[in-house]
Amino acid sequence: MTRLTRLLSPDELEAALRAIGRERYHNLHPFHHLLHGGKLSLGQVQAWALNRYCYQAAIPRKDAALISKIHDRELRRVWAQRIIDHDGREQEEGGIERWLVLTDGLGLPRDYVISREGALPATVFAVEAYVRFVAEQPPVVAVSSCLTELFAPAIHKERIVGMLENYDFIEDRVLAYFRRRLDQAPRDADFALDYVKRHALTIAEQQGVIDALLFKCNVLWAQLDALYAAYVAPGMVPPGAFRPEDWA
Ligand SMILES: O=C(O)c1cc(C(=O)O)c2c(n1)C(=O)C(=O)c1cc(C(=O)O)[nH]c1-2
Repeated sequence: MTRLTRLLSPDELEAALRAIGRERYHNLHPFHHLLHGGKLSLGQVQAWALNRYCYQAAIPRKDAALISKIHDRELRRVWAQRIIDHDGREQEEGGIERWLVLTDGLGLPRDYVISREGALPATVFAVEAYVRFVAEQPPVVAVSSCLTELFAPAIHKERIVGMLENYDFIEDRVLAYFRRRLDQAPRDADFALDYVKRHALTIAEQQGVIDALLFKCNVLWAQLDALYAAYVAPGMVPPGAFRPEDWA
């Protein structure tokens, strides 16, 4: 039910959002099946981690854009924790640092990863579209775009188990990013879901919330399509993008 013809109750809205996740979340993408099933080479896993860094780096910027439009001090305070979770603070590393531990472990130079020079064009377009979407949309729609996180803990668990079992180049230590998200993501997603259920009170607002989740599923899906096309088949690596053989 992605086109609304009547106002939903808060629980019906939640059910509609969860149905979108079941049908469209990127756990269903063939690239993830290959990644978690141990079917990729080191170079292909490097390409994934390097591109995914762009997403990680964009998340605190998107959360800052969201905060800039919130007038409620309490909500800003809660939301600010997300920026700290990713950027860290003095004597406390954040998620971006933990992501760089993963790319270090895969043998990628930090400067190169952080420069985003080797990222696929589609990765950059997708993550910047997410930042811009949040900057432009009203608060309840912007908040709901993070609701893909409702479905993230399951994929993080699958990834930790699958990558540890299937790749001899992956050590437990480098997967700390995902272990930490197992606590953070449910806290963030539950908060956002509760907010959306209490604040999307018209058909137009509920439609906006649903469309935001569809948009966000597409942001995630498009990144994996691009990785698949470049590094699995047909192997169309765009000019200037990461080529595993150059870093072997
Ligand atoms: O590994 C994943 O599949 C995955 C997906 C998502 C998501 O659903 O957007 C996030 C994350 N991880 C994640 O680690 C993370 O910090 C995060 C923040 C957000 C967001 O939209 O605010 N999504 C996600």
